[in-house]
Amino acid sequence: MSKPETTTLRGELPGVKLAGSTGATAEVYTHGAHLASWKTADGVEQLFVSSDVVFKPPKAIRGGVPICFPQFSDFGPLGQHGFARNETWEVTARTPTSVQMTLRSTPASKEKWPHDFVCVYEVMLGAGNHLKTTMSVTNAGIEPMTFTTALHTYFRCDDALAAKVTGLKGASYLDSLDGRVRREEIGEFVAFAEEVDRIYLSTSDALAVEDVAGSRSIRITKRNLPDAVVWNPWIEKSKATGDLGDDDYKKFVCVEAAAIETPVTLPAGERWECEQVLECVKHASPVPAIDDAAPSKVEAEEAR
Ligand SMILES: O=P(O)(O)OC[C@H]1O[C@@H](O)[C@H](O)[C@@H](O)[C@@H]1O
Repeated sequence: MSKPETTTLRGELPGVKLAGSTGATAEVYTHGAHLASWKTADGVEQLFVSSDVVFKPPKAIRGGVPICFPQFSDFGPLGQHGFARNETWEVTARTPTSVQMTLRSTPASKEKWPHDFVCVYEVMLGAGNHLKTTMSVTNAGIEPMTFTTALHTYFRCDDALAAKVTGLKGASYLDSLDGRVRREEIGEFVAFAEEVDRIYLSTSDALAVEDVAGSRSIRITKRNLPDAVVWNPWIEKSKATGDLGDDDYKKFVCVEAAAIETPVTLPAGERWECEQVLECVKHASPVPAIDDAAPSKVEAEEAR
């Protein structure tokens, strides 16, 4: 069977462009199986890619959906977020509206992480303004394996200072800006008026990014990814991050469906799967106000 074709995306790196009958499109690079663009039928880009993005493998692309595997952040001995986002994946199947990419362990990967694995990632343009991604991990070895993982999604916002992440009320979180101390989310939503870097634990599987300024919501439905990381680098970290524009903190919010608190332990020969479905909902008028009495942070206006 001939290998599915790839094209050069953005004149930079090989990948696959998906196109739905409604006009929706998506682009997935073979580098990192990195989903870096999802445009809904109205042509609106839903994902953020840095204005200073560097397409220079093995460096991970800044934005879109980096795959954190087999380790989230520093929850293990590997480099930050593991190595899946730094490797070239093989296009193993595709249709006009979907692509499957596969990453297999190699002698080089086993130097870093001594396991035989097969990781299969699929991106599917759905009907309407839906996009579904699934990821499976098969333990191809004879010993159990343990990993943490996250779909590190950068959601584009017209104005992150007015954005809200909903669905986390009552969830505990580890505050990565304060020694990962455990706190409880008391707000109806998470707002952004400073750097935010939190690992929410065992959350609802229905979250949303309310891009109030853009009169749109992106609904996130996750499966088998119990946790969710919420991150915005804010001003200083945007300036300090070479492949982020100084003002890029205003243009995205990361909500990362993840399995972190309870690492996945996979017996030999077993297969694990997770899923994330995104749906963009456009509002005729600004997003309905949520009870403003309960923001977990000072009003964004004070940060202007
Ligand atoms: O720069 P990287 O390796 O892509 O990581 C970006 C961010 O990823 C987030 O998931 C982490 O919680 C942050 O602490 C980190 O800064």
